Amino acid sequence: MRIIGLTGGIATGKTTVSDYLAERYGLPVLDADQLARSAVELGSPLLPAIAQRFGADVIGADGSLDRPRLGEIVFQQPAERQWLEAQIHPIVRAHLLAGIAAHQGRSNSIVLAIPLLLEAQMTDLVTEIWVVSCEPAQQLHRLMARNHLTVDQAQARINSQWPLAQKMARADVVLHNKGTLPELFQQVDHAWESC
Ligand SMILES: CC(C)(COP(=O)(O)OP(=O)(O)OC[C@H]1O[C@@H](n2cnc3c(N)ncnc32)[C@H](O)[C@@H]1O)[C@@H](O)C(=O)NCCC(=O)NCCS
Ligand SMILES: Nc1ncnc2c1ncn2[C@@H]1O[C@H](COP(=O)(O)OP(=O)(O)OP(=O)(O)O)[C@@H](O)[C@H]1O
Repeated sequence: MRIIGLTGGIATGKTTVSDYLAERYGLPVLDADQLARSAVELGSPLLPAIAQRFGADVIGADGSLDRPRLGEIVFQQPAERQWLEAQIHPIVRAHLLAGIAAHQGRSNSIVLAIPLLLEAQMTDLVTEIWVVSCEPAQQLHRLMARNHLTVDQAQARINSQWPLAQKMARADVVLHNKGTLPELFQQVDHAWESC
């Protein structure tokens, strides 16, 4: 089975590409961000452990995780981010493995959208690596606009990941998302048809 590991920098366009692959080619997509969110949703056993570690401030009035608040902490404090990753990544990995197994024999190809594919050493799960990149200024502006972050908050998130150049060096396919969406989708078509 062809297992595309779709990664890139934060806000470079991974979801835009995975949505397109799903709609245009009918590919199943497993999204690590969604799995990570499920791991800490209301009622999960991890939530009390997170509250104990970071304080009651990270829990909202309805008892669910205040994600922006926790983000403010962990993207400023690498040791705290590493603690959180150590709790969540094994769960994400187990769900990805189960998802792959569920599609074996039913699909020829599958997309795993994993922002930290390289940082979290999940490349053994995939058969090829696609990296979505864009210009640093575009990445900063897209992230600030989408998440309503200041320059410093957005830059802290970007700095929590490998530099884009380092990711591109490990890629089988690089998708340069610095132009229009049709220009991006043309590159996706080419990558899908030529690999
Ligand atoms: C800190 C949290 C609560 C902030 O939540 P928030 O809703 O603001 O962001 P969201 O989860 O939608 O992530 C948005 C993007 O941030 C980047 N990101 C998320 N976690 C990390 C991290 N640990 N290191 C670097 N970048 C990260 C990714 O590019 C991701 O696509 C959340 O990101 C989290 O729980 N992170 C740890 C789990 C993790 O590593 N997730 C990545 C997928 S495995
Ligand atoms: N070519 C483009 N032109 C204009 N806006 C774009 C383009 N590509 C993506 N965007 C926008 O940039 C933002 C980030 O894109 P997207 O959500 O696909 O990134 P991502 O890599 O999945 O982000 P994250 O790492 O946070 O999950 C979105 O608001 C999206 O609509």
